[in-house]
Amino acid sequence: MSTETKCNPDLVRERAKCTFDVNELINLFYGSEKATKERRHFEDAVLAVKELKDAIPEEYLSHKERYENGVRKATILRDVYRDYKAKHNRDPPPNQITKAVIKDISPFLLHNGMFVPTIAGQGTPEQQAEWLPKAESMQIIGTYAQTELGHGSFIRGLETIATYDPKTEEFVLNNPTLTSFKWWPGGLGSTVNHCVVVAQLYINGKSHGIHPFIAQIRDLDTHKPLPGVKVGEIGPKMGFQTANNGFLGFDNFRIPRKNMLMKNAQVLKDGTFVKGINEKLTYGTMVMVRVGIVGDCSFYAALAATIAVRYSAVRHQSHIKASEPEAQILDYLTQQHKLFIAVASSHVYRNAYLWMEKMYTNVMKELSQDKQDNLPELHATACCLKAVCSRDAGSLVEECRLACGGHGYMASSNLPLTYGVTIAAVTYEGERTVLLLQTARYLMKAWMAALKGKVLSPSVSYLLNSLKESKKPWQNTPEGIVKGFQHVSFGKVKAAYETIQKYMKQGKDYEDAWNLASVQLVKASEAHSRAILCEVSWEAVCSSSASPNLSRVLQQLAQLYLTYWTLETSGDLLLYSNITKDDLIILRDKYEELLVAIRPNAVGLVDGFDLRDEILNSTLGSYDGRVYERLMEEALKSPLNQETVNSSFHKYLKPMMEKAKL
Ligand SMILES: CCCCCCCCCCCCC/C=C/C(=O)SCCNC(=O)CCNC(=O)[C@H](O)C(C)(C)COP(=O)(O)OP(=O)(O)OC[C@H]1O[C@@H](n2cnc3c(N)ncnc32)[C@H](O)[C@@H]1OP(=O)(O)O
Ligand SMILES: Cc1cc2nc3c(=O)[nH]c(=O)nc-3n(C[C@H](O)[C@H](O)[C@H](O)COP(=O)(O)OP(=O)(O)OC[C@H]3O[C@@H](n4cnc5c(N)ncnc54)[C@H](O)[C@@H]3O)c2cc1C
Repeated sequence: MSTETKCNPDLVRERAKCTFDVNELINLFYGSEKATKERRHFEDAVLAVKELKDAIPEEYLSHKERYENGVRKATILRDVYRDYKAKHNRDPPPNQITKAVIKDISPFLLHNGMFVPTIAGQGTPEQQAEWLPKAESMQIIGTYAQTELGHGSFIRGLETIATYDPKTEEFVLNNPTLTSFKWWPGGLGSTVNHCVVVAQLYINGKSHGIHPFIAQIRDLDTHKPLPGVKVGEIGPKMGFQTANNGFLGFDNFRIPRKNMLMKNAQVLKDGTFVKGINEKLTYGTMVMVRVGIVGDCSFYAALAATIAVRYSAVRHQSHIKASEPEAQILDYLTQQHKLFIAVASSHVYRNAYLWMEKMYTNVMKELSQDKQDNLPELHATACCLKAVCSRDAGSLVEECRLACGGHGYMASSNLPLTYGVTIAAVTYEGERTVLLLQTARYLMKAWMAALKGKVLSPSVSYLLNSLKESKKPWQNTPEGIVKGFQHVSFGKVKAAYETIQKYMKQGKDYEDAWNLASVQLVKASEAHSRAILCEVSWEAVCSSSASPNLSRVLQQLAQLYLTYWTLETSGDLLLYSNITKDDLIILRDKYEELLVAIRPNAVGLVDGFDLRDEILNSTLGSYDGRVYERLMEEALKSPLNQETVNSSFHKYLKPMMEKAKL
């Protein structure tokens, strides 16, 4: 980073204070020195493409122009990926450079993120051989069309119908009602020509549940919708403006039998339905993406924290001591309280993602050997971690934005867009409450098994330990806090279970009792997630290969996360663990000490996320800290500043002022 000399002097001083090797942190965060080198090399290659640079900020483009610019850049980016693969004989390393190019969301996100994985995960080897090469090389472009106007969460309630016609060996797709129209799929609006359509299968008038089908919806040459297809874009949203979300309806639209993805269940030529070993395997792509979202949360927390911490080091406002110059706002403990939890959480989500990824890979391997025992644990864990990390990450991004004062409200800070994109993950790929209730089902089963003294899966085995350890005194150590969160989860799971029992004893059936207990059930799932996040992240830090200097700082961050959440949820801990008021006072003091201890390394820590200026895309967060210069430079790009007098003066303002004189 040779720009050091041009840097804002505050940032230069901050970097000089850092007590650890930032490059070591970068290599640890991204896996290895080799991984860092490869990622940077690929990012360089992308950024070297001049055509990928925007002439003016996207905010000044119309909705249509923004989309068209997004498609333009997505196709060029795709070429860079292809060339890299051809040259190196492997995919580019994991990277976030798409953010530097497509500032919002790529219209190809669903193609790469769900269309291709669904063919790979749900297709037979023959189906994979037919579609994967075309999809991976972009001869066809697809999306994942599941959600409808009327149903998103309850997918068994989807209304799109696929009726098998054995005479022609085809499925006939129909959307009989307005509510049955697909609504939301990314890229559907104007980009894709294929999609995976999730529809209710009917054979001889009998329903066989929902299944994925591949449908070509647009002509490959003209891009016109095929006869029987009604397709369009759903309009502007809070974010995702370039994702090109769309709607879709079929009217007696025929697809060949082979277009039902048949790895799990099959329809034979004569219309015989062959059930899969587990109908929930059809939901596999969603599980994969939920795991990926935990990793995305780490990225968005890191991005917002980098912007807000660097800005807070450069920004001076008011005095801590009247006799001293105006303070860097990063020196206010309240500011550290707002920001350091975002830095710490990014590491926590990263470790949780790596842990979940391992669990996912193991279960996929087991499923390939027809072993399903660990699928419920994977589903339950992916659901609650996705739900909790996305909501927390959204709140952290917003807190970082607010921590930048007025400038955080500027689009050029990139914090408003980042919030719009991050918070969407609370809803997509399974709405938060709905997913937490899925985990709660699993927790209730685990609790019943615990009561019977059965062996529990690893992620819930603490329920058994907590049952035995409920009398042990509280320990104010990281390990003690992890145990404390497990006790809270234990207490909430038990309370939710007993509430269901109470309602059932009053004569309610299980479903009504479940609904009446559901606020508690959601809270139990949240507590379970927090216990996992605390345990996994603390273990990761303790077993890391970092040098003593770096290890000390990473432990401080992990302890900050543990202590922050102890204080945030002190009521729960007082209710369900053996923590005392005195312990909480000690932890409150410890929390303040941690903020002070982390303060000198704050800039080093966000440098350690290694997010380039192009990825940050922020006037407030660049490496050199030229905040005020950039704010002005960006403001001057406004089309309103390209003319001295705007025509509205002559059209409206002047006549108004003249009328006022009369
Ligand atoms: C690693 C790299 C990844 C890359 C990641 C980046 C990619 C980026 C892509 C980003 C894409 C963003 C755009 C967004 C796309 C979308 O949003 S696509 C649409 C997503 N939609 C949803 O998520 C819908 C949510 N709803 C559901 O998932 C289900 O309907 C439900 C809530 C789970 C309920 O299903 P239902 O059929 O009603 O089941 P139940 O009766 O409640 O339960 C039955 C039992 O089945 C178990 N189960 C449910 N789901 C699964 C599953 N996926 N796997 C395994 N098991 C499952 C459930 O636990 C029940 O079990 P029992 O308790 O034992 O009965
Ligand atoms: C940016 C974005 C991109 C998307 N991309 C895609 C895509 O590419 N493809 C696709 O198919 N879909 C996509 N979706 C749709 C998304 O998956 C759904 O919006 C999501 O699954 C939530 O479903 P819903 O909208 O039906 O919400 P609803 O289920 O209607 O939720 C509304 C409220 O009802 C509550 N609720 C619903 N059911 C229950 C229950 N059983 N118990 C308690 N409370 C309940 C919820 O908690 C929530 O508070 C996208 C959505 C967004 C926002």
